[in-house]
Amino acid sequence: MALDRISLSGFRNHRATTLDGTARFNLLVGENGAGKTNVLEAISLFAPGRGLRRAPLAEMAGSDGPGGFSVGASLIAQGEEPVRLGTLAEAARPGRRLVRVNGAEASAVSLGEWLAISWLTPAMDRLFADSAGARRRYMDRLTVALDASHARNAARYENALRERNRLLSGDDAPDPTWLDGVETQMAEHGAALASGRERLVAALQAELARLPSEPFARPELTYQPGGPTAPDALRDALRAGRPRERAAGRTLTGPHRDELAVRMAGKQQPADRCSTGEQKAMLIAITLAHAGLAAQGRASLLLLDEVAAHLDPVRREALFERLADSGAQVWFTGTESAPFAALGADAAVWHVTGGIVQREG
Ligand SMILES: Nc1ncnc2c1ncn2[C@@H]1O[C@H](COP(=O)(O)OP(=O)(O)OP(=O)(O)O)[C@@H](O)[C@H]1O
Repeated sequence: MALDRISLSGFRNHRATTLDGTARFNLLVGENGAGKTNVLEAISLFAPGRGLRRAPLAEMAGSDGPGGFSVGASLIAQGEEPVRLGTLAEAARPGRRLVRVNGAEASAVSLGEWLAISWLTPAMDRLFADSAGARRRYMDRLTVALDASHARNAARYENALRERNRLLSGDDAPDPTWLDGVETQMAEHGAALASGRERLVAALQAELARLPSEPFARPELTYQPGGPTAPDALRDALRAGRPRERAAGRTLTGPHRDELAVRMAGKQQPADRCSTGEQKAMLIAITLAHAGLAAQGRASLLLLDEVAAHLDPVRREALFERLADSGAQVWFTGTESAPFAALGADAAVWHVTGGIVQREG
Protein backbone atom coordinates (compact mmCIF):
# COMPACT_ATOMS: atom_id res chain seq x y z
CA MET A 1 0.00 0.00 0.00
CA ALA A 2 1.22 3.49 -0.83
CA LEU A 3 0.01 6.97 -1.65
CA ASP A 4 -0.45 7.32 -5.37
CA ARG A 5 -1.75 10.78 -6.14
CA ILE A 6 -1.14 13.72 -3.85
CA SER A 7 -2.57 17.19 -4.33
CA LEU A 8 -1.95 20.39 -2.39
CA SER A 9 -4.17 23.41 -2.77
CA GLY A 10 -3.42 26.74 -1.09
CA PHE A 11 -0.83 25.03 1.10
CA ARG A 12 2.06 27.41 1.98
CA ASN A 13 3.77 28.27 -1.34
CA HIS A 14 1.90 25.50 -3.26
CA ARG A 15 -1.13 27.09 -4.92
CA ALA A 16 -2.14 23.97 -6.84
CA THR A 17 0.36 21.12 -6.85
CA THR A 18 -0.38 17.56 -7.98
CA LEU A 19 2.05 14.67 -7.77
CA ASP A 20 0.59 11.99 -9.97
CA GLY A 21 1.95 8.45 -10.08
CA THR A 22 4.26 8.48 -7.11
CA ALA A 23 6.86 5.73 -6.73
CA ARG A 24 8.23 3.56 -3.93
CA PHE A 25 11.07 6.11 -3.50
CA ASN A 26 10.33 9.76 -4.19
CA LEU A 27 12.90 12.48 -4.33
CA LEU A 28 11.87 16.13 -4.09
CA VAL A 29 14.74 18.18 -5.52
CA GLY A 30 15.06 21.94 -5.61
CA GLU A 31 16.80 25.01 -4.32
CA ASN A 32 16.50 26.22 -0.75
CA GLY A 33 13.06 27.66 -0.13
CA ALA A 34 11.53 25.96 -3.20
CA GLY A 35 8.77 24.20 -1.24
CA LYS A 36 10.16 20.65 -0.80
CA THR A 37 9.64 20.40 2.97
CA ASN A 38 6.19 21.91 2.47
CA VAL A 39 5.23 18.79 0.48
CA LEU A 40 6.46 16.54 3.31
CA GLU A 41 4.56 18.65 5.82
CA ALA A 42 1.37 18.32 3.75
CA ILE A 43 1.80 14.52 3.67
CA SER A 44 2.45 14.48 7.42
CA LEU A 45 -1.08 15.83 7.93
CA PHE A 46 -2.34 12.35 7.08
CA ALA A 47 -1.11 11.37 10.54
CA PRO A 48 -3.20 12.41 13.53
CA GLY A 49 -1.68 15.39 15.34
CA ARG A 50 0.00 18.60 14.41
CA GLY A 51 2.15 17.69 11.46
CA LEU A 52 5.86 17.66 10.87
CA ARG A 53 6.50 21.29 11.84
CA ARG A 54 3.90 21.40 14.64
CA ALA A 55 2.69 24.56 12.92
CA PRO A 56 -0.72 26.14 13.52
CA LEU A 57 -3.20 25.63 10.66
CA ALA A 58 -3.36 29.34 9.84
CA GLU A 59 0.38 29.36 9.19
CA MET A 60 0.06 26.55 6.65
CA ALA A 61 -2.57 28.34 4.56
CA GLY A 62 -0.99 30.04 1.54
CA SER A 63 -0.40 33.72 2.31
CA ASP A 64 -1.76 34.83 -1.09
CA GLY A 65 -4.85 32.61 -0.92
CA PRO A 66 -8.23 32.77 0.79
CA GLY A 67 -6.87 31.58 4.16
CA GLY A 68 -7.58 27.85 3.99
CA PHE A 69 -5.90 24.85 2.38
CA SER A 70 -6.61 21.30 1.33
CA VAL A 71 -4.45 18.24 0.86
CA GLY A 72 -5.73 15.14 -0.88
CA ALA A 73 -4.26 11.74 -1.66
CA SER A 74 -5.31 8.40 -2.97
CA LEU A 75 -4.11 5.31 -1.22
CA ILE A 76 -3.72 2.24 -3.36
CA ALA A 77 -3.52 -1.35 -2.27
CA GLN A 78 -3.12 -4.21 -4.72
CA GLY A 79 -6.41 -5.46 -6.07
CA GLU A 80 -8.52 -3.01 -4.06
CA GLU A 81 -10.34 0.20 -4.87
CA PRO A 82 -8.22 3.29 -4.06
CA VAL A 83 -9.09 5.01 -0.77
CA ARG A 84 -9.45 8.79 -1.11
CA LEU A 85 -8.03 10.70 1.83
CA GLY A 86 -8.36 14.43 2.37
CA THR A 87 -7.62 16.99 5.02
CA LEU A 88 -8.50 20.64 4.89
CA ALA A 89 -8.68 23.80 6.92
CA GLU A 90 -11.16 26.57 6.16
CA ALA A 91 -10.65 30.25 6.89
CA ALA A 92 -14.22 30.37 8.22
CA ARG A 93 -13.43 27.74 10.86
CA PRO A 94 -10.06 28.76 12.31
CA GLY A 95 -8.11 26.11 14.23
CA ARG A 96 -10.24 23.24 12.93
CA ARG A 97 -8.83 20.60 10.61
CA LEU A 98 -11.35 18.47 8.75
CA VAL A 99 -10.57 14.97 7.57
CA ARG A 100 -12.37 13.05 4.85
CA VAL A 101 -12.12 9.40 3.91
CA ASN A 102 -13.78 8.55 0.58
CA GLY A 103 -15.62 11.86 0.76
CA ALA A 104 -17.18 11.24 4.19
CA GLU A 105 -16.15 13.28 7.22
CA ALA A 106 -13.91 11.26 9.53
CA SER A 107 -11.76 11.83 12.61
CA ALA A 108 -8.04 12.55 12.34
CA VAL A 109 -7.47 9.48 14.51
CA SER A 110 -9.19 7.27 11.92
CA LEU A 111 -6.41 8.09 9.43
CA GLY A 112 -4.25 5.78 11.52
CA GLU A 113 -6.33 2.83 10.28
CA TRP A 114 -4.89 3.39 6.82
CA LEU A 115 -1.48 4.93 7.22
CA ALA A 116 1.53 4.92 9.51
CA ILE A 117 3.81 7.90 8.96
CA SER A 118 7.28 8.41 10.46
CA TRP A 119 9.53 11.38 9.79
CA LEU A 120 12.95 12.76 10.43
CA THR A 121 13.68 16.46 9.91
CA PRO A 122 16.66 18.74 10.60
CA ALA A 123 14.63 20.32 13.44
CA MET A 124 15.01 17.01 15.29
CA ASP A 125 18.82 17.18 15.21
CA ARG A 126 18.81 18.73 18.68
CA LEU A 127 16.47 16.17 20.19
CA PHE A 128 19.04 14.66 22.56
CA ALA A 129 20.36 18.06 23.71
CA ASP A 130 16.91 19.64 23.95
CA SER A 131 14.75 19.83 27.05
CA ALA A 132 13.12 16.66 28.41
CA GLY A 133 9.78 18.11 27.23
CA ALA A 134 10.90 17.74 23.60
CA ARG A 135 11.69 14.06 24.19
CA ARG A 136 8.32 13.52 25.90
CA ARG A 137 6.58 15.05 22.86
CA TYR A 138 8.71 12.81 20.66
CA MET A 139 7.74 9.69 22.63
CA ASP A 140 4.09 10.71 22.39
CA ARG A 141 4.19 11.32 18.65
CA LEU A 142 5.77 7.92 18.06
CA THR A 143 3.31 6.24 20.43
CA VAL A 144 0.28 7.83 18.74
CA ALA A 145 1.42 6.29 15.43
CA LEU A 146 1.20 2.87 17.12
CA ASP A 147 -1.89 3.50 19.24
CA ALA A 148 -4.09 6.49 18.43
CA SER A 149 -5.79 6.41 21.88
CA HIS A 150 -2.51 7.61 23.40
CA ALA A 151 -3.26 11.18 22.22
CA ARG A 152 -6.47 11.19 24.28
CA ASN A 153 -4.64 9.95 27.39
CA ALA A 154 -2.02 12.68 26.96
CA ALA A 155 -4.63 15.43 26.50
CA ARG A 156 -6.72 14.32 29.48
CA TYR A 157 -3.68 14.08 31.74
CA GLU A 158 -2.51 17.55 30.64
CA ASN A 159 -5.93 19.03 31.39
CA ALA A 160 -6.09 17.49 34.85
CA LEU A 161 -2.48 18.53 35.55
CA ARG A 162 -3.23 22.12 34.57
CA GLU A 163 -6.24 22.12 36.86
CA ARG A 164 -4.25 20.71 39.80
CA ASN A 165 -1.48 23.28 39.26
CA ARG A 166 -4.11 26.04 39.21
CA LEU A 167 -5.48 24.82 42.53
CA LEU A 168 -2.03 24.45 44.07
CA SER A 169 -0.87 27.91 43.03
CA GLY A 170 -4.04 29.79 44.06
CA ASP A 171 -4.14 32.27 46.93
CA ASP A 172 -6.69 30.18 48.82
CA ALA A 173 -5.96 26.71 50.19
CA PRO A 174 -7.26 24.17 47.62
CA ASP A 175 -10.50 22.34 48.36
CA PRO A 176 -9.42 18.74 49.28
CA THR A 177 -12.51 17.17 47.68
CA TRP A 178 -11.80 19.01 44.43
CA LEU A 179 -8.15 17.90 44.61
CA ASP A 180 -9.30 14.29 45.19
CA GLY A 181 -11.30 14.39 41.96
CA VAL A 182 -8.51 15.95 39.92
CA GLU A 183 -5.93 13.51 41.28
CA THR A 184 -8.14 10.56 40.41
CA GLN A 185 -8.25 11.83 36.83
CA MET A 186 -4.49 12.36 36.78
CA ALA A 187 -3.87 8.87 38.17
CA GLU A 188 -6.08 7.18 35.58
CA HIS A 189 -4.86 9.07 32.51
CA GLY A 190 -1.30 9.49 33.78
CA ALA A 191 -0.88 5.74 34.27
CA ALA A 192 -2.22 5.11 30.75
CA LEU A 193 0.13 7.77 29.35
CA ALA A 194 3.12 6.29 31.17
CA SER A 195 2.29 2.78 30.09
CA GLY A 196 1.99 3.87 26.43
CA ARG A 197 5.43 5.48 26.57
CA GLU A 198 6.91 2.52 28.40
CA ARG A 199 5.57 0.06 25.80
CA LEU A 200 6.84 2.25 22.96
CA VAL A 201 10.36 2.40 24.35
CA ALA A 202 10.44 -1.35 25.08
CA ALA A 203 9.23 -2.15 21.54
CA LEU A 204 11.72 0.27 19.95
CA GLN A 205 14.53 -1.13 22.07
CA ALA A 206 13.68 -4.69 21.00
CA GLU A 207 13.56 -3.62 17.34
CA LEU A 208 16.85 -1.72 17.64
CA ALA A 209 18.59 -4.65 19.31
CA ARG A 210 17.90 -6.75 16.17
CA LEU A 211 19.68 -4.25 13.92
CA PRO A 212 23.41 -4.28 13.32
CA SER A 213 25.26 -1.50 15.12
CA GLU A 214 27.19 -0.65 11.94
CA PRO A 215 27.32 1.59 9.99
CA PHE A 216 24.59 3.43 11.95
CA ALA A 217 25.34 4.00 15.61
CA ARG A 218 22.77 2.01 17.57
CA PRO A 219 21.04 3.87 20.37
CA GLU A 220 19.98 2.28 23.65
CA LEU A 221 16.74 3.74 24.94
CA THR A 222 15.50 3.77 28.52
CA TYR A 223 12.17 5.07 29.69
CA GLN A 224 12.59 6.90 33.00
CA PRO A 225 9.22 7.54 34.63
CA GLY A 226 8.68 10.83 36.45
CA GLY A 227 6.52 9.17 39.10
CA PRO A 228 4.74 5.94 39.96
CA THR A 229 3.27 4.35 36.85
CA ALA A 230 0.42 2.35 38.43
CA PRO A 231 -2.83 4.34 38.93
CA ASP A 232 -3.17 3.69 42.68
CA ALA A 233 0.46 4.42 43.40
CA LEU A 234 0.33 7.64 41.37
CA ARG A 235 -2.82 8.79 43.15
CA ASP A 236 -1.19 8.05 46.55
CA ALA A 237 1.97 9.92 45.57
CA LEU A 238 -0.05 12.95 44.46
CA ARG A 239 -2.05 12.95 47.68
CA ALA A 240 1.09 12.56 49.82
CA GLY A 241 2.83 15.32 47.87
CA ARG A 242 0.14 17.98 48.46
CA PRO A 243 1.92 20.02 51.20
CA ARG A 244 5.25 20.10 49.34
CA GLU A 245 3.60 20.82 46.00
CA ARG A 246 1.35 23.51 47.44
CA ALA A 247 4.57 25.19 48.63
CA ALA A 248 6.12 24.77 45.17
CA GLY A 249 2.88 25.89 43.48
CA ARG A 250 2.97 22.98 41.01
CA THR A 251 2.90 19.21 40.64
CA LEU A 252 6.29 17.58 41.04
CA THR A 253 5.52 13.94 40.32
CA GLY A 254 3.91 12.21 37.34
CA PRO A 255 4.49 11.54 33.65
CA HIS A 256 4.96 15.25 32.88
CA ARG A 257 8.40 14.64 34.44
CA ASP A 258 9.20 11.54 32.33
CA GLU A 259 12.48 11.31 30.49
CA LEU A 260 13.68 9.30 27.52
CA ALA A 261 17.33 8.49 28.23
CA VAL A 262 19.41 7.70 25.16
CA ARG A 263 22.97 6.52 24.89
CA MET A 264 24.98 4.97 22.13
CA ALA A 265 25.39 1.19 22.34
CA GLY A 266 28.85 0.34 23.61
CA LYS A 267 29.49 3.84 24.96
CA GLN A 268 28.72 5.02 28.44
CA GLN A 269 28.17 8.67 27.61
CA PRO A 270 24.67 10.02 27.00
CA ALA A 271 23.57 10.72 23.43
CA ASP A 272 23.86 14.50 23.72
CA ARG A 273 27.62 14.12 24.20
CA CYS A 274 28.04 12.01 21.05
CA SER A 275 29.22 13.65 17.84
CA THR A 276 26.72 15.34 15.50
CA GLY A 277 27.10 12.48 13.02
CA GLU A 278 26.59 9.84 15.73
CA GLN A 279 23.47 11.63 16.95
CA LYS A 280 22.08 11.77 13.41
CA ALA A 281 22.86 8.07 12.93
CA MET A 282 20.98 7.23 16.14
CA LEU A 283 17.98 9.29 15.03
CA ILE A 284 17.95 7.47 11.70
CA ALA A 285 18.09 4.12 13.53
CA ILE A 286 15.14 5.09 15.78
CA THR A 287 13.14 6.39 12.80
CA LEU A 288 13.64 3.14 10.88
CA ALA A 289 12.84 1.02 13.93
CA HIS A 290 9.66 3.03 14.47
CA ALA A 291 8.60 2.71 10.83
CA GLY A 292 9.04 -1.07 11.16
CA LEU A 293 6.84 -1.17 14.26
CA ALA A 294 4.22 1.22 12.91
CA ALA A 295 3.51 -0.52 9.60
CA GLN A 296 1.34 -3.36 11.03
CA GLY A 297 -0.34 -4.10 7.73
CA ARG A 298 -0.98 -0.41 7.00
CA ALA A 299 0.66 1.73 4.34
CA SER A 300 3.96 2.84 5.82
CA LEU A 301 5.38 6.23 4.83
CA LEU A 302 8.77 7.62 5.72
CA LEU A 303 9.44 11.35 5.28
CA LEU A 304 13.17 12.03 5.35
CA ASP A 305 13.94 15.73 5.12
CA GLU A 306 17.54 16.49 4.16
CA VAL A 307 18.77 13.17 5.50
CA ALA A 308 20.60 11.40 2.70
CA ALA A 309 22.76 14.26 1.46
CA HIS A 310 24.43 14.60 4.86
CA LEU A 311 25.56 10.97 4.99
CA ASP A 312 28.85 9.66 3.67
CA PRO A 313 28.50 7.25 0.69
CA VAL A 314 28.81 4.09 2.86
CA ARG A 315 26.07 5.14 5.25
CA ARG A 316 23.91 6.44 2.43
CA GLU A 317 24.05 3.09 0.67
CA ALA A 318 23.29 1.28 3.94
CA LEU A 319 20.30 3.59 4.46
CA PHE A 320 18.96 2.82 0.98
CA GLU A 321 19.35 -0.91 1.63
CA ARG A 322 17.48 -0.73 4.88
CA LEU A 323 14.76 1.36 3.29
CA ALA A 324 14.41 -1.17 0.48
CA ASP A 325 13.90 -3.89 3.14
CA SER A 326 11.42 -1.77 5.10
CA GLY A 327 8.61 -1.90 2.56
CA ALA A 328 7.82 1.77 3.28
CA GLN A 329 7.10 4.41 0.68
CA VAL A 330 9.90 6.91 1.15
CA TRP A 331 9.96 10.65 0.52
CA PHE A 332 13.35 12.36 0.45
CA THR A 333 14.24 16.00 -0.04
CA GLY A 334 17.54 17.29 -1.38
CA THR A 335 19.03 20.22 -3.23
CA GLU A 336 20.47 17.87 -5.87
CA SER A 337 19.70 14.40 -7.13
CA ALA A 338 23.27 13.03 -7.40
CA PRO A 339 23.38 11.54 -3.85
CA PHE A 340 20.33 9.44 -4.74
CA ALA A 341 21.72 7.97 -7.96
CA ALA A 342 22.04 4.53 -6.34
CA LEU A 343 18.23 4.30 -6.07
CA GLY A 344 18.15 4.09 -9.88
CA ALA A 345 14.86 3.42 -11.62
CA ASP A 346 13.02 2.73 -8.33
CA ALA A 347 12.97 6.45 -7.60
CA ALA A 348 10.73 9.16 -9.03
CA VAL A 349 12.44 12.54 -9.13
CA TRP A 350 10.18 15.56 -8.57
CA HIS A 351 11.67 18.99 -9.32
CA VAL A 352 10.34 21.72 -7.06
CA THR A 353 10.64 25.39 -8.02
CA GLY A 354 8.75 28.20 -6.31
CA GLY A 355 5.92 25.93 -5.17
CA ILE A 356 5.56 24.20 -8.55
CA VAL A 357 6.38 20.48 -8.84
CA GLN A 358 7.23 18.64 -12.04
CA ARG A 359 8.16 15.01 -12.46
CA GLU A 360 11.44 14.29 -14.24
CA GLY A 361 11.25 12.25 -17.42
N1 LIG B 1 1.88 30.25 4.48
C1 LIG B 1 2.70 30.42 3.46
N2 LIG B 1 2.28 30.98 2.30
C2 LIG B 1 3.11 31.12 1.24
N3 LIG B 1 4.39 30.74 1.25
C3 LIG B 1 4.87 30.18 2.37
C4 LIG B 1 4.06 29.99 3.54
N4 LIG B 1 4.82 29.39 4.49
C5 LIG B 1 6.05 29.23 3.96
N5 LIG B 1 6.09 29.70 2.69
C6 LIG B 1 7.23 29.70 1.77
O1 LIG B 1 7.67 28.37 1.55
C7 LIG B 1 9.06 28.41 1.23
C8 LIG B 1 9.80 27.37 2.09
O2 LIG B 1 9.42 26.13 1.67
P1 LIG B 1 10.17 24.84 2.22
O3 LIG B 1 10.45 24.98 3.66
O4 LIG B 1 9.36 23.70 1.74
O5 LIG B 1 11.54 24.94 1.42
P2 LIG B 1 12.57 23.80 1.05
O6 LIG B 1 12.48 23.59 -0.43
O7 LIG B 1 12.39 22.61 1.92
O8 LIG B 1 13.92 24.56 1.38
P3 LIG B 1 15.28 24.14 2.13
O9 LIG B 1 16.07 23.37 1.13
O10 LIG B 1 15.88 25.47 2.42
O11 LIG B 1 14.90 23.39 3.35
C9 LIG B 1 9.56 29.77 1.58
O12 LIG B 1 9.78 30.47 0.38
C10 LIG B 1 8.43 30.40 2.37
O13 LIG B 1 8.35 31.77 2.17
